[in-house]
Amino acid sequence: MTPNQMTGPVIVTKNLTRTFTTRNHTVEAVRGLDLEIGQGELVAFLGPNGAGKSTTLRMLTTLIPPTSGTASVAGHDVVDEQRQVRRSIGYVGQGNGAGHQQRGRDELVSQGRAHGLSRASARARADELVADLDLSAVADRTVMTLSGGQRRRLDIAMGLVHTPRVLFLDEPSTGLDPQNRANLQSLVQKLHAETGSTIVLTTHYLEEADALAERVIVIDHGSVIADDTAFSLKSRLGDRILLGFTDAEDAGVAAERAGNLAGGVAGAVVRREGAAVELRVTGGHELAPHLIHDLHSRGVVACSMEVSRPTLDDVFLDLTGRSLREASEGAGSPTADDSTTHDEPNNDGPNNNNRPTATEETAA
Ligand SMILES: Nc1ncnc2c1ncn2[C@@H]1O[C@H](COP(=O)(O)OP(=O)(O)OP(=O)(O)O)[C@@H](O)[C@H]1O
Repeated sequence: MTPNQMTGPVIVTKNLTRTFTTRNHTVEAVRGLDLEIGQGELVAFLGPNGAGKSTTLRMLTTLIPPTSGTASVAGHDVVDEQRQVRRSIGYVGQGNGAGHQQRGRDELVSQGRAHGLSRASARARADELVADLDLSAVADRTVMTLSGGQRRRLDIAMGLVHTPRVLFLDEPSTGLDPQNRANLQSLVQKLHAETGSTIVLTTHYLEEADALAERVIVIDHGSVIADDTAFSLKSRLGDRILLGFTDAEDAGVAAERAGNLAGGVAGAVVRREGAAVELRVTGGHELAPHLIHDLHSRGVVACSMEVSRPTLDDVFLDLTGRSLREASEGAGSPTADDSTTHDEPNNDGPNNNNRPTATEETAA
């Protein structure tokens, strides 16, 4: 932890709200957000398309005003002190900000000049960023010839030219292939570790939020529905044991035995649907072999078994009844009307990644 991280919050929002009124309807994009983000935190806003992540970022970066409520960044109000806020932040939006006909290095120098650096300082800063963001091999090519991943890195370099206290990244890895996404994530972590600056990014990639952020703020329908480390969010759910049987009778026995065996563990939940049984329990890896053995001794044999640690998708599913993966993949253009629930019964048995719906659910 750097000394910077010890100081008070660098971002504070109070009842921050933004509505959009179009011809046909009003969209409550962000609803009463109360947040405090400390200096030096690496935070991900995670949520499906249309959840309100970008709108929040756009308010924090002074691009749009709140409808009501307040927000301050680096101690400055986002409405009354826009200039001071802008000086303190770097913002990398979803679009590509760099001019396509210019060389990457020249773009960085121009950006530095625009932020008031002398020509020599702007050049030195551009060289530093080119090295830091692994752009040495391509910095002297025109931007239009760069790959998606290289452009994204250049965008981030542009956002860092003036050494901001807070860097906002709006879906930094959208559109990148897995390799480039992984590279970008390591780079963001490296930057964070080396500079100690606050980084706030939005993403709908579960793995990205999980791997990258120290703190995950889950947003749905414009509100914060969870805010913790990825580890803590997942730990609350316990492991998942999914068992499949050839008939519902066996599944009934298994549900009962699972309930008995997990009975002493706080928060354990058993669900049965048809011939599938799901047990959510802390320490599921240890319990699973005992359960199989117990069932075997009663002549009940599972035809499939899967034991998994919870993911952030499980967290989202638990909080909303929807899968974040489906909510994000299923959504097209982000409108408020896109927010459908995906809670149809799942009859695909235990090998399906969705949990059985709660046709029979008991606390163990
Ligand atoms: N300028 C606008 N006019 C009308 N509605 C808007 C506008 N900008 C955003 N919205 C609506 O506000 C809601 C939140 O949008 P926002 O872009 O903040 O979501 P998001 O979580 O960032 O989604 P994505 O992951 O797709 O970027 C959506 O319903 C969106 O359609």
